[in-house]
Amino acid sequence: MSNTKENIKRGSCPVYKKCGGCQLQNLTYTEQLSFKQKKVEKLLSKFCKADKIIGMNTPYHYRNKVQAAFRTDKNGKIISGVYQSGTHHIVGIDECMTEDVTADKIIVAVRKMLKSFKLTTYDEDKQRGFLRHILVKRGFATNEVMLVLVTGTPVFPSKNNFVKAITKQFPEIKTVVQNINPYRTNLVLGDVQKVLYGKGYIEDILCGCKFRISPKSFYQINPVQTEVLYNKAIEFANLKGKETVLDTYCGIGTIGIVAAKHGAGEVIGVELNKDAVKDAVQNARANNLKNIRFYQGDAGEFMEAVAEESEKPDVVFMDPPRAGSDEKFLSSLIKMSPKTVVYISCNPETLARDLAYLDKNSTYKIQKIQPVDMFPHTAHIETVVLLSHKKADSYIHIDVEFGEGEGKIPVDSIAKRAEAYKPKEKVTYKMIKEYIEAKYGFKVHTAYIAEVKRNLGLPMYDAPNAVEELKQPRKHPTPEKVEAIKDALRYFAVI
Ligand SMILES: C[S@@+](CC[C@H](N)C(=O)[O-])C[C@H]1O[C@@H](n2cnc3c(N)ncnc32)[C@H](O)[C@@H]1O
Repeated sequence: MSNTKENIKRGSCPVYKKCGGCQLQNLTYTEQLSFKQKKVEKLLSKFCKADKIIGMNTPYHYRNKVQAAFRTDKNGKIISGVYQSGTHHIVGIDECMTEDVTADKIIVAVRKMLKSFKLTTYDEDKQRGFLRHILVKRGFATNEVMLVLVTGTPVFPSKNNFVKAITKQFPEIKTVVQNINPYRTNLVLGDVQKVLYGKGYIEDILCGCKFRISPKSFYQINPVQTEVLYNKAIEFANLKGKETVLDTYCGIGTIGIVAAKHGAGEVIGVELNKDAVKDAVQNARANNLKNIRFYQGDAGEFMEAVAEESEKPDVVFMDPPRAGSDEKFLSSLIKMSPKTVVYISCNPETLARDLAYLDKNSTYKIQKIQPVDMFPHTAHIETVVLLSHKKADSYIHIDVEFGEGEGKIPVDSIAKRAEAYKPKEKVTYKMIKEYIEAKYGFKVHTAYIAEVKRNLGLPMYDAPNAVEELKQPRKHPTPEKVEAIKDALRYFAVI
């Protein structure tokens, strides 16, 4: 254990108790890690022994996304900081040991600028005023900063001068966005936003891949530990090349893109948030990946539809939000039965619930559990779990003599019976593609197969917001490809 980890003085933050964000600050970092290890063991050791939690060498200022709420006190002083947990009372904070230092400085600078620009803070009770929150995101690898000003009203007096002043002071700010949130809500961001400066997004690099980050899309908040986490997830997936991989709850496509770089044959991502899906599409392009597609929608519904299609991916990554997954997702996962499932979780309680479901209802066995400390000083715990199918516990040995005569089984009748009992093969997109490539020497895209199946009126899942519809006009298969696909469907007795 390094000295740095030991050097944290218990409760050394002056607002530790009021803020409530760092629930474990009364413990040294070593004690925090041991607390988290024990919690994971308590919840998950019934499935498999957990490996030792991977902590940070320097567990400070790791947060690349920082939010601050604003208000004016009764003396007219402007305060910025965080909501005291469970209340709407703001605890004033200028710097925080978990937050990025530049982000904290930008928030203080904006607060100081407000009066000279005659800008007010938003009053939630009266629903009047201007600035509600600030959101700052920084790409640690690129040093690109995004500043989002969340305002109660769309009118932003002297906005050009304001933007000029803040970007002069912090040249690393590459984009400034105004997000308008006039609602009585606990959500920080509203629906409408305007780009005031730059492109409206920043870029960062993780595991050697480039990622675009928008104001609303999810991006892991501790990039140092995210690399550790993703490397573990990829190690668990044990990709040998050519596998079909599903990246579910994919955010901006990070895990799928890293998997594609590690040789996955085809990657399909699904995510609910529209902005994140748009980012994911751009991210695949920016990393020159052609074998990756994204769908926007509910992961459970997507899985159900894919399972109905008898598709069988080799690996499924699942990284749901804190609430965990749902029965629709898990039962479809069992139905499609991929060889490997890698479950990444930010909540060991819902993880335990979902693993119990899989343990009870499937042949999956939890093979590895690896906690990673993504959120030092807080009680949050990230865990990555490897599941694969159980091996048979025991075998029955039977001696059978084949041939003619008493007590022997005629070979012909066995072959006939075996044929009758042979389960009908599930026809997957992969099989159709392989058949066409072997016979015709060209490849066909999954979307083309889907289109031909749809035109033939075959039951199938057609994602309503497929990525193709988001950015580019959908291309159609040539007549030659249509015929090849129909031939394959006939060959596999689908039509
Ligand atoms: C913990 S994040 C993981 C994102 C990504 N895998 C990563 O590492 O950055 C969970 C993601 O699930 C998305 N999400 C939440 N509910 C969903 C649902 N029902 N179906 C699909 N995605 C969902 C969120 O928008 C978020 O991007």
